[in-house]
This record gives sequence, structure tokens and C-alpha cells, in this order.
Amino acid sequence: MRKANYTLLQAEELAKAYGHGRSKVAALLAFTGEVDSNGRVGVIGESGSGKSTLSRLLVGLERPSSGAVFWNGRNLASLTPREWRGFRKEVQYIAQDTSSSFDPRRSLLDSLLQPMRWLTDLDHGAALQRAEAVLTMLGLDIAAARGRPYDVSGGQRQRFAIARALVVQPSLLICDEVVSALDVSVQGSILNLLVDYCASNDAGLLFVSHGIPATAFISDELMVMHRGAVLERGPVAEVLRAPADPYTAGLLKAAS
Ligand SMILES: Nc1ncnc2c1ncn2[C@@H]1O[C@H](COP(=O)(O)OP(=O)(O)OP(=O)(O)O)[C@@H](O)[C@H]1O
Repeated sequence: MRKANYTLLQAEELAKAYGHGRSKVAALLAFTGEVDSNGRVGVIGESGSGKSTLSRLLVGLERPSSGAVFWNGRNLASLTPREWRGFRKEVQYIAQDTSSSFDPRRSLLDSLLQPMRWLTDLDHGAALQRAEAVLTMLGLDIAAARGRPYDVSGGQRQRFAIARALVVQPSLLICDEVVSALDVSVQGSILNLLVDYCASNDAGLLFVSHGIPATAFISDELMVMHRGAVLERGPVAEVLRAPADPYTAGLLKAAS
């Protein structure tokens, strides 16, 4: 039976500025909106529009300059360590740049087992079994997983980063440009895999990318960003067919 849909994350007037004085950059301007437990939202916009900033704020990797993110009604800024652990189990983030997101002293496999040790009750054998199943699903083998992060290509490391997020079976995946580093031939299978994961686990997805075809394929809702603001948000088919904002129309035209 399908789990009931609910608002997993709620952002209220969320804003972020970097720098000070004349060099101050307003990366995100007062974003208010929700991410549901089983919707798939694609975030598109040109480079510098604030997509990554929004995703990092939603996952608590950065502190907002003002406003807040609420997870099941709790402000991320005031979670206890125990609640933080619950949040990490429920919301997993896959970053755009995987070159620094793995500990170079650990094997990739150990980096996959570590979040399971921290966030789940699985014993070592069960965790290993789950890691192997996820690696196989992503077309990665256990021998490569015994290597270090710099032993594999950027595209493979990206797939290991996806695996590391999936092994804890999150309710929401926040993906920042996760297929851009992959060969076109692999991109399609990873997108399908993410859709399958969401469908079979009743999980939500926030998919940040400037690749419009991939984002439209994977999402059921599109959010268009420009200069730190959300210009429009609506069902994919509707946004593609009749964009409400001229900027979106231009963006879609440029991508076609
Ligand atoms: N750590 C930072 N320090 C200073 N400025 C930053 C930082 N992170 C982002 N910015 C600036 O904030 C603005 C929004 O950047 P952000 O990375 O969120 O956009 P984006 O839409 O994700 O772009 P891309 O698709 O290129 O990743 C940009 O002007 C960027 O230069």
C-alpha cells in the first residue's frame, strides 16, 4: 500500500547572501515552499540562479541568512543530535562535486557502510548485503568498491555517491546535478533507477539540474529559478506546454 503523502520539508522566507558590502551576493531570495514525501520536483535555471544554494539550505548543510527550514514541523536550526540523525536517515543529499565528498583514507565500500552503521539498525552482514545490492543496481562492482575514491573515474564516483545515499533508504533524495558527470549512455539508466527507487519506496525527489530534458523526464513538477527567485512552479507538462513566465519560455527554447 502506498504511504500517504505529506509535507516533509517546509521552507519559510528562506534567504541566503554570501559576502559583505559591495561584494555581497544574494544567492536566494525569500523562498517559501514545500517538498512533499512522494513528489518529484525538478529545479531548473541557468548557472548561478541559486539552485545549489536552495538544495544545500534544505538539507541543512548551510545556515540561512534569514528564514528557516522545517522538517516535520521542527526548525532544522534547532534539531537535537538525535533528531539530526533522524533527519539524515530521512533526507539524503547527493552533491554536485564528489571529488571532496569521500574520505580519501577510506575505501568506497567503507564510506557506504558508515552511514548505515550510523543511521540504521543493520548488522555488518546485512549492511554489506544491502551495499552489494545497491552497487549492482548501479552497475558498480564490489571490487571497485574496495578501492579508494581516487582509484575510480569521476562518473563512477558519482554513482558511488548515489549508492551511499540509497543504502540508508531515505524518504527524500535531494540530488544536485547528479547525472551531469556521467556518460550519456549511463545517464538514462541512472534516471530510471532514481524513478524506480522513488516509486518502490514512496520516496520524494528534489532534482536540481540545468539539463532540462533529464529534469523534465524525472520530475512530475518543475520549479524554475532565476537570480535567486522561483519564477514559477507547476506540473511538468503544464510548464513545458505553457510557461507562465517569459524567462521560462526563453530557457525552454534555448534547450530545444
Ligand atoms: N560559497 C559561496 N560563496 C560565495 N558565493 C557563492 C557561494 N555559493 C554560491 N555563491 C553565489 O551564489 C549565486 C548562486 O549560486 P548557486 O551555486 O546556488 O547557483 P546554481 O544555480 O546552483 O548554479 P550552478 O548550476 O552553476 O551550480 C551565484 O552567484 C554564486 O556565485
